[in-house]
Amino acid sequence: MDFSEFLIRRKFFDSPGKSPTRRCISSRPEPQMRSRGKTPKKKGNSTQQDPVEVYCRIRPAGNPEDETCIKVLSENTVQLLPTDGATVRNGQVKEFQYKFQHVFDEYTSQKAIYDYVALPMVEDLLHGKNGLLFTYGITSSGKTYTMTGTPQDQGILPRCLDVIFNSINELQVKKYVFRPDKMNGFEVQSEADAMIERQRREILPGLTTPKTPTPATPKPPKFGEQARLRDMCKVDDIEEDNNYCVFVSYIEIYNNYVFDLLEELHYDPITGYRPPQSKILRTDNTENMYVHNCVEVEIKSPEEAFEVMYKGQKRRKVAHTALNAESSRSHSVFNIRLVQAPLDPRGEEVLQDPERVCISQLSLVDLAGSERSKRTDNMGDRLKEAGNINQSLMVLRTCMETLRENQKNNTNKMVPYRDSKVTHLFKNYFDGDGKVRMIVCVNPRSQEYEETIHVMKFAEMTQEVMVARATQVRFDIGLTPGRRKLHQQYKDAAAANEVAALPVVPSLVYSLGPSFPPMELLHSSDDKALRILEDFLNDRCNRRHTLNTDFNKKEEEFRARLVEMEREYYRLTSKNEQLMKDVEKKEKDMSKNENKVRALERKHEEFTKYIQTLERENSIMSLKLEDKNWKINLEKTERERMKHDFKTRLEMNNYAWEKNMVSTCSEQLC
Ligand SMILES: Nc1ncnc2c1ncn2[C@@H]1O[C@H](COP(=O)(O)OP(=O)(O)OP(=O)(O)O)[C@@H](O)[C@H]1O
Repeated sequence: MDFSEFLIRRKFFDSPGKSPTRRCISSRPEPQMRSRGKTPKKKGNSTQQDPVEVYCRIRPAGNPEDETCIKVLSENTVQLLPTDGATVRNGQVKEFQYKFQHVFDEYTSQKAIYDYVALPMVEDLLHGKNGLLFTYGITSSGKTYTMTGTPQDQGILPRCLDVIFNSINELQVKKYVFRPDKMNGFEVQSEADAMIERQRREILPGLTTPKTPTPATPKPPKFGEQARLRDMCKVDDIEEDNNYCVFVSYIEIYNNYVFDLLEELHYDPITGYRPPQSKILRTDNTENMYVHNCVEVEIKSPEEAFEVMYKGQKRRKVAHTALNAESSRSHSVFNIRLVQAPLDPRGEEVLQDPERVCISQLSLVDLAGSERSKRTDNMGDRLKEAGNINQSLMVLRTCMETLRENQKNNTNKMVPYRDSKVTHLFKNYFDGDGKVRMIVCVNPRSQEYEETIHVMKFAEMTQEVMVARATQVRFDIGLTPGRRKLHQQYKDAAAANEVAALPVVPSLVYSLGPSFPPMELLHSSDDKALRILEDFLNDRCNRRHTLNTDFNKKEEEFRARLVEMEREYYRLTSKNEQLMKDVEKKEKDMSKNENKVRALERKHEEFTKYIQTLERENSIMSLKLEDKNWKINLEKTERERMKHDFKTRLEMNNYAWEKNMVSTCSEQLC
């Protein structure tokens, strides 16, 4: 490519809002007669299928002088070819071509990748559909760069957060209206209850949960605090009569254990921070997999989200390796869950109907890179990590291959999702519905040629796996459309006193009437003045009596209500106590069961290891047996050969002896 072509490409991809074919604003979806509560994603819901979409991104070579092994042939084809010194087999140069949904060359900007690959998934999320986007490739191929980027050149994750908040900004519900129910679902509570919870958690001192004490080391600048270039894009066809709320969670899968990156770590003044406990995967009541007891943070702005993301990133396991100064040693999963529910008929508050709550999820996964130990020279922990990374990526491959085989041949082979935590967690995306997209990151260095071939083969094969298309969610539930706007107009008009016909509630004015009339008593027979005074005082007495009666009536009513409320309060308190006891008991049971599950998992692991050892021993014994059989056969053949040899010799001896005898006899006869 010459310099002018390079400039044209840069201009095209770097200009904000421009991408190869996508616009920032999404188109309105076809409405359907369906509403949805939680995330029931079963294949039966949807009949149409789409393939897993795979995109290829080539990172710039670390050193412009380096030889490269990849060439972009068209916007969806790349060629992989070895350079001098690379493997040539049977005298033939191994070069391959691979086709993808789109190929992004080394000049493509982060914005272009986001617009092309991730923006449609954000649109889906806002329309109530699920999505899984993951980056895949060898170590140091640019997966983390593509997913996270830098504050000045943000990757997919921060851009997704920016666009989500740009889109739902004024339609967000107040904090704690939606609450995670700890079983992968959400509860909805009234704004009054949410306000009480806000006060309890944020305002009343001492009631907030104790935070992990921060270490004395100075904090590095947060992702959100640096000069961040915000993505200004917005999805503008979202349902305005819904209220929205965003929850995020951040986990990592390290050595096939799931850890919560947002969990508060307990601090012991003597021993320091307690190491985090691994989490278990569970199935919710709609058969969806989730990480049990994982912290889900409700966020109201991208800045809050970045703080959470940054907190998680600090805890991610990264290490210096021969191929990457900051190599991810774990698979990380950033989950964005959008909870939305329609407004009530007055357009004022969220409808208190859990059946109308719609939860959609976008999982952004940065997989750890595959690496060959002989190239990285890893030792100790790094080697063990690399082994686990390669093992889990292998399971991912096997799952994709089995899925493709099942779909192609209409067979029902078991897909080994459970063999690795990554595949187990994302089982629903492949068995259920939603969009699945993968970005294959490629390092163009010629030394990576051999490993890149495996990555490309897997990526090309993955495109043949089909995933059920998510059905459109219908949010129109028969209430007046545009009620949010109508309510706002009403409120504005009431504030400006422009609504003449606003209903006025008549109320008794508590006043004893006008003040004393002006009069002068000149002498004791001034009857006129005395009559006026008498009338005035009678009027006051009457008024006082009416007000007293009204006050007493109201007081009685108030007392009755107060008594009723107190009774209700005591009833609720005792019910609450009972519920708390139940919850405590259930929590105890749950933790007991969790311990049991952990113990069983440990046992399972031990058994697996034992079986592996037995299998190894078995294979060694088989080899020994084969060896012995071979030796026995050899001895048998040797024995046969000797037998045959002896027989021949005997025959020859007999023959010689006979001949000898005949000649001796004939000599004697003569
Ligand atoms: N498109 C790109 N433009 C500029 N720099 C890039 C690009 N892609 C990757 N890099 C740089 O390459 C280096 C390695 O990238 P990164 O850490 O993202 O690799 P990775 O695939 O996540 O590796 P690992 O699997 O070991 O974690 C980083 O310094 C990153 O800044």
